[in-house]
Amino acid sequence: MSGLGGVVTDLVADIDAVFLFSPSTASYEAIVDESDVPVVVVAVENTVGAELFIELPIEFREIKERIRFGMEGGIDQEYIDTGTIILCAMNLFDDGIDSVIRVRAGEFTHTGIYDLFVNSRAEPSVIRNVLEVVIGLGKKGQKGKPVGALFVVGDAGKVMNKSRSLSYNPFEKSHVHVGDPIVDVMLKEFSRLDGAFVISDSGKIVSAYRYLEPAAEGVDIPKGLGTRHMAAGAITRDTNAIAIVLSESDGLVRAFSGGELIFELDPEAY
Ligand SMILES: Nc1ncnc2c1ncn2[C@@H]1O[C@H](COP(=O)(O)OP(=O)(O)OP(=O)(O)O)[C@@H](O)[C@H]1O
Ligand SMILES: [Mn+2]
Repeated sequence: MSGLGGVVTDLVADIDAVFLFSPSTASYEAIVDESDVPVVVVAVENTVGAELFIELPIEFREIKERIRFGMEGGIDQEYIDTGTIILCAMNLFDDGIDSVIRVRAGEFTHTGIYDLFVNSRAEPSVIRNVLEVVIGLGKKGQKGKPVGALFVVGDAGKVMNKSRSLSYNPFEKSHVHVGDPIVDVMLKEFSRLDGAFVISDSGKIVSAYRYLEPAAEGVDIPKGLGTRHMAAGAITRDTNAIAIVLSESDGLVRAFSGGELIFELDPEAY
């Protein structure tokens, strides 16, 4: 005996809901049939046909971010409230559920990670597509060299008013959207040059090479980040856009909304 029996019993005692992260059909069905509390599935796709479902925009590798997204989504969709005690179950290694985490929804700091995707001006799929491009850029860099990039997504009219052009806009008369494979290549190419990309609510690429000039008052971004991140944070406070930044110096991807850093992730983990 490991002596952990009591710990495991305490983990599962008096829970109000179960959150299953990307479960297989077999494990979902086994649990939903037995459970006397609501079972919520959190996954990129609802392949198991769950009644209570929270859509993950990407499989956050950081477990805390994945859980946080689930909690904030659960509260937003009114599956749970801040007092709910949740057993999160997931599969980190081979097949089947191998990890359980007990958490009270209200103990998790609300960061707005769910809001950033679901309640932004831009469509969630547009934000997900931009995030995927930026992660791809972060992984490969530009011809092996690290590259920085700044994407401002949504509320494009206002963003254009708060910025100026640094160079000829290659997207001037085009009607291209993020997510299109050709566009991914173009964006990677143009990201070698300075300034920001501006993307509309529906994913249209409005401009490259924009120098952002938002009011920076009241913007509180972590110390040590430079002007690109400051401009990203500030534009999201001054407009209803969100911003996704790839840092050339530390290689991390960061997302800003409402003037605040909402999450950061390491593209190498994806
Ligand atoms: N206001 C702005 N609008 C658009 N792009 C900007 C703005 N300010 C800086 N940048 C871009 O950010 C680049 C890097 O600047 P800086 O090193 O100060 O930022 P940083 O936050 O430290 O980013 P990194 O982590 O990538 O170095 C600049 O070369 C420029 O292309
Ligand atoms: Mn820098």
